Amino acid sequence: MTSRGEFQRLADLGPHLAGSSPAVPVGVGDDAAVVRVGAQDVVVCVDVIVDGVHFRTDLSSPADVGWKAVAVNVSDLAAMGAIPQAAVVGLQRSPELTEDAIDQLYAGMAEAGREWGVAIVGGDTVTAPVWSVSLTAIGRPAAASITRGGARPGDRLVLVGPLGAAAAALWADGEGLPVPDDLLAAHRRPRALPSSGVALARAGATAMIDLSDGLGADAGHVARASGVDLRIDRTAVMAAVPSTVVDLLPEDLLARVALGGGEDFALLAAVPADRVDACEAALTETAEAPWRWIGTVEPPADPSTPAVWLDTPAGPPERIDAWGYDHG
Ligand SMILES: Nc1ncnc2c1ncn2[C@@H]1O[C@H](COP(=O)(O)OP(=O)(O)OP(=O)(O)O)[C@@H](O)[C@H]1O
Ligand SMILES: Cc1ncc(C[n+]2csc(CCOP(=O)(O)O)c2C)c(N)n1
Ligand SMILES: [Mg+2]
Repeated sequence: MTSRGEFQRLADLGPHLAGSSPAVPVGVGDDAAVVRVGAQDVVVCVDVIVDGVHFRTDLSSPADVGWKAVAVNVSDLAAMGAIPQAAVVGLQRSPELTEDAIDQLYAGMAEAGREWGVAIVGGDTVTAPVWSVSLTAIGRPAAASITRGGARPGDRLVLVGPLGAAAAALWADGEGLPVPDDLLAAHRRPRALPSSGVALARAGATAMIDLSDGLGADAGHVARASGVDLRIDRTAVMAAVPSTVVDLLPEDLLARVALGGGEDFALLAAVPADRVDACEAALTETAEAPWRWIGTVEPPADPSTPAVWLDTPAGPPERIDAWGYDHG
């Protein structure tokens, strides 16, 4: 069976889905949708995590899976500049999932919920051949909701959070190497950055995305939604890769894994020149994760194909908007 790929499929499904309108300030196509409920905007997103696709039971405990289900959704809310609030859980229960494992799964969700202010307010349980958890989260905008489409030429690009740790853990495991603890922790219990997302929204960032597929591919979503090219400085961005990852990976794989492996749950935002000082001050005060300026927004070299370029100290820039995970 041939597959269109997840991004083409979504484009094809467009006619069946809601775009933006007064009742839906942000429709399909962003990290979360924004829906007007009475006089209030509500931000909503869902993520499904599946045994064998997003986690393996030999690497993650049920509590880790519960934590991750919350973290990946909080990360999408963060990317909109929204404050997380509550979630409902879809539990697809397979025969391997014992009662004790279900207790642990919910303990992990509750732990992450306490960390980021997400109340688990309900859900649904069904039987399934493979176990998975789907979490639908809602939040409220802290300021104007930040979409992927607001980047403009002249903006600077800020990256909040480290890159490559979760992907390096899976790479090491696949190679049969011992997986360093900090990398395993990044895979098992990713850290979402909601305070940073809110800080950037309040300080005037104009576009934002969380990095779930990989910096290259996710920056590509911003480039296409905004109709711009993004230019990323290799030296600046590689400073966001922890030394454990740099020490572990062969040099020829390092950039590809760190910038295209995915599941970083870092934030990438575009900031207009006159908001740079405010964003720096807000991120410094929030102190949730290290941050750095990694590039700039430019007019598209080819307006029909907005692109992401990695500038290297020697040699021509490399196009990296295909560097990322695709479910096919
Ligand atoms: N099966 C689907 N039906 C309708 N809309 C979908 C479906 N899958 C994805 N979307 C929408 O497509 C957009 C991109 O989805 P995607 O899952 O790639 O989001 P993301 O934030 O880039 O990644 P992640 O899943 O890691 O959060 C979102 O607006 C999402 O709501
Ligand atoms: C067992 C196992 N194999 C591979 C991976 C890597 N992985 C799975 S989904 C994904 C992208 C984000 O997913 P989504 O787009 O669904 O949010 C990545 C990088 C993993 N975590 N566990
Ligand atoms: Mg996202």
